[in-house]
Amino acid sequence: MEPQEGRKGIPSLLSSQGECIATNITQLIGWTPLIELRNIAEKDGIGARLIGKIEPYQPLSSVKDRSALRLIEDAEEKGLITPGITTLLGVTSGNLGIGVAFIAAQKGYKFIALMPAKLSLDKQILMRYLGVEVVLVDAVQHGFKALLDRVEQMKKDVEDVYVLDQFTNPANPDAHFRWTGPEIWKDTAGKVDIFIAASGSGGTITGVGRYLKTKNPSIKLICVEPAESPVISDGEPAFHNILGIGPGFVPEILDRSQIDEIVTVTTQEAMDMARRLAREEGLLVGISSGANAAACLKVASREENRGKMIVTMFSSGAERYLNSELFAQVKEECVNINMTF
Ligand SMILES: Cc1ncc(COP(=O)(O)O)c(C=O)c1O
Repeated sequence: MEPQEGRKGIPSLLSSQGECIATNITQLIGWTPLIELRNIAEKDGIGARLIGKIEPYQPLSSVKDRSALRLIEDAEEKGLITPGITTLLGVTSGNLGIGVAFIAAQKGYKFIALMPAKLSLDKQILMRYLGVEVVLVDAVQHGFKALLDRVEQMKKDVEDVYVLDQFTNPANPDAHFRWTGPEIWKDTAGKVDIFIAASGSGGTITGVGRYLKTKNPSIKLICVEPAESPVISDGEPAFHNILGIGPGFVPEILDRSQIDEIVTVTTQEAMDMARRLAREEGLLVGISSGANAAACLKVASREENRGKMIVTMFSSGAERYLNSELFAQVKEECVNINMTF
């Protein structure tokens, strides 16, 4: 089925006559709902409209399901990979890996994920559960280059291997140009004034930004990056804990030319805001979603943005971070809870 522009995923199933049954999980990748943050806006006296796109509604709960699908489909369309023969290989902080993992499982590809060690236990657990071979590389000590060196080594060692490179492959932003951007345009009825998104691979901000600017060139595009590692703002890379964004280098596919402004957010601000989203809006979203919402509040508080519609991404669900610092305090409380009789 050829997806309608901006209506891949559940709506395209609903539009068919009779049965509404997906025949494979990849058909459910696509459309996610928008939500307005009315409680936070009211509490903080914000005059702009704050809207989040809830990517936890994807089959495996993150924005990267879209990129994973497009990276795999693009290679299939070019005749570069074959189920049952090709081994897919990818560098991932986790969410892309989980996206590739379920699509690979459904389509019949073997998948090896190269991950920076000590970053995310939750994602490692999920990938192994999905049948992925997870290879951990000490990227903290040896830098991102260690991961790339390992890819080169594995290309020699593994037969029929195909590298899914989210940082260089235009299929990654294309997922957002085809699907995420049109969804935002349609679901805001073209009223979006400012789009704000954190950059990991740069796929989301590049693809959505490119699409929205074709529709309305005056839409402002704001990129979010970790304050501790502001490399897109020409600063130095350093450790931060906003998982999924700020890899410490500027990705090849990130189109800086269309970005109007960069806003930095600290790990602390991102986590505090993720917790606010949970407790004040009932939204269980991850750390980068907190970073995006924190950036929205900074931008929304400017007088010139009164009455504007600001759209951002809630890129993943909070349950993916149960073993991270985001939940550390609550986890401690749960472990030490006293029984009452
Ligand atoms: C949780 C999370 N947020 C944001 C992003 C950034 O998305 P992109 O890679 O499209 O820049 C990622 C990417 O992996 C992510 O995992």
